[in-house]
Amino acid sequence: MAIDDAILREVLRQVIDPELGRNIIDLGMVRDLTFDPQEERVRFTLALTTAACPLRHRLVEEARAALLRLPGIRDVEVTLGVMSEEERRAVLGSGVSQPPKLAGLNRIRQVIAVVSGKGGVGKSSLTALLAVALRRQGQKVGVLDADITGPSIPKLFGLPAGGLRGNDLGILPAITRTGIRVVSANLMLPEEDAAVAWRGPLITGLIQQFWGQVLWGQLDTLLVDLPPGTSDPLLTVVRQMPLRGAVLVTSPQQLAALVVRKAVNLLKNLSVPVLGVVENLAYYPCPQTGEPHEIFGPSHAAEVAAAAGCEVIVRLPIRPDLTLLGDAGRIEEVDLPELAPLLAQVLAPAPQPAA
Ligand SMILES: Nc1ncnc2c1ncn2[C@@H]1O[C@H](COP(=O)(O)OP(=O)(O)OP(=O)(O)O)[C@@H](O)[C@H]1O
Repeated sequence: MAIDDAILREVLRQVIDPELGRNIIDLGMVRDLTFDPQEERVRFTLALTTAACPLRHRLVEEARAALLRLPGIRDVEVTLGVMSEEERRAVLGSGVSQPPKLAGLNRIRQVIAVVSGKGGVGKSSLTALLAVALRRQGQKVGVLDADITGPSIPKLFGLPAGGLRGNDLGILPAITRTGIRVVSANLMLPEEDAAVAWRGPLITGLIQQFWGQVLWGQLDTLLVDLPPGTSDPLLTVVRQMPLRGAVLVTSPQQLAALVVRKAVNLLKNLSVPVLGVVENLAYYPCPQTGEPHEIFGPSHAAEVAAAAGCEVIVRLPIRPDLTLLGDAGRIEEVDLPELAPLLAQVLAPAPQPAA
């Protein structure tokens, strides 16, 4: 059997990217495919969606093994490459993972992730408050609560457990009083405090489901509240969604700054732009004099921002009314003028990717 380009491509179609659910030929990942009959050697470049793709070794090994099974091939040389931003968006951002029936109905203009290194710094509150502020500006807003291990978004909005419905097109998000669309694992549980032990792959699977099977409709902004600590959920978001960038939330505690720096490195490795650093619980304004007291210690936000190559965009004070309204499911009543610079950043048109 003479080995030609068509045969090589057919064989490489057996190699499936498990996250995207499509083969590497159809995904346009195979470039410069050549066969040298003298040396019986195949060479090609595998263009990854992101340089840090954790599946790269697996994809290379599967491609190599598939080709070596063909009689007449003795060697396979794979060079790793990275797709251009435009190609990456075409592959990941076009809703590849969305079933065709949803692809035409869901139009999501931008996705922004809210990330912290450490839990408890107020990431979910910030996500909810940003959603509320965007909604007040007339935006159509969705919140994908990917913090599956501690999903507090529904509680902040007063949405009851078991509040998700579906139809034959997909899962319908819960709608808050002001019209924000919310999807969260907590909305799928029979009771708000039901204990769930989520293993890593299940978390990734659920995020994929929230992206691929939810009937979001038309959204200006989808905010993704990411769980602290692990890289897999962020990686899933980066690979599946048209992510514009991330907002980094930290607090003055040294440990929070230390851990958030790990998140900075991860975002850098995945080429996710950081839109800004938000320091929450930054100070407590004295009710009598307004003088700021740094209750949790001096700020480390500038160091975090320098590492991320961006600005400290917002410093949020400790506001006891925020806890009270959040606990009562009335976060939509909070007005935080301090969020204005972050709001402006999110509302600004996304910069065009470099050609
Ligand atoms: N600026 C603030 N002033 C007062 N209380 C706040 C502030 N920010 C957050 N809180 C309160 O701190 C608690 C933790 O906040 P939140 O759940 O948003 O944190 P988180 O980082 O998302 O935590 P986790 O990662 O554990 O979900 C909540 O009770 C919230 O109301």
